[in-house]
Amino acid sequence: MNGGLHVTVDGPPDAPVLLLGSSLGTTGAMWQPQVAALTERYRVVRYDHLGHGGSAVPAGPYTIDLLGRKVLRLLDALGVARVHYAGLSLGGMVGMWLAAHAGERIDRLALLCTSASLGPAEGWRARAATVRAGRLDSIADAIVERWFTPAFAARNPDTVAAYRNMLVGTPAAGYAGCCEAIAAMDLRPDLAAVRAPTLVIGAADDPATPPEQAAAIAERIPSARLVVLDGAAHLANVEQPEAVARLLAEHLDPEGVVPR
Ligand SMILES: O=C(O)CCC(=O)CC(=O)O
Repeated sequence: MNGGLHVTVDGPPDAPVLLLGSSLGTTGAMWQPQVAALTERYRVVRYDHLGHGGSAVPAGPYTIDLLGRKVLRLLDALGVARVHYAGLSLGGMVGMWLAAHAGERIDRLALLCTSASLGPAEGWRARAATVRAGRLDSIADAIVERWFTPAFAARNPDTVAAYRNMLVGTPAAGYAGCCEAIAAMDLRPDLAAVRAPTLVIGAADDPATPPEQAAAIAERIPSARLVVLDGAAHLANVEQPEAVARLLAEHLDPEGVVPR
């Protein structure tokens, strides 16, 4: 494995690499709605966070620093010096860390439905304890309710069920370890060091990382642009797949052809 992280790779071997980081309780499969559009121009590498999907599951707690260093080891193992990076929620937290602490490895950055500081810490530690006690299933419905708007969930029960299955399939130690990483996280002081041109996407109906959090990130990153999408909750890339694909394509290659 690549430094302990499982990856799925799609797209032309000689194209620029776009690394995609997923949210807490999902895998790289979370990004499936964007893969067809993005592989028109990029070698798309989706990784599973430590403790998620096919990646290694050490006992926690983890830190954002640890998750970020794992990604740097992954890039070394893949022999890739520099990538574009897009991450949603936990994936965005790792993206902020990478851009601040290893800016030479990150070309352009996109941060979706994420936060630089997501308290209260006690809430995350309580969630970790619930999951370590084997009760992720008991809180799964409440978590998934934050991922999709009620209207989308009513129209797309199979999609909601598939993402819920992804959540409850997450190893307990991995999910809890990442909750503890979020509990201890404060990336706000790091953001002024981000040099990568950055697109920050919030979603108007996201109760998990509300759009105010996206605005707070965009204010602190010197070259950031903020977009807030209507009609989406936390997993905005699932609910607004074309809009997210278009925004990413425009941001990653402002001079290029925008996929349909
Ligand atoms: O989605 C993430 O990566 C972190 C935020 C979160 O877990 C949202 C939720 O509470 O469902």
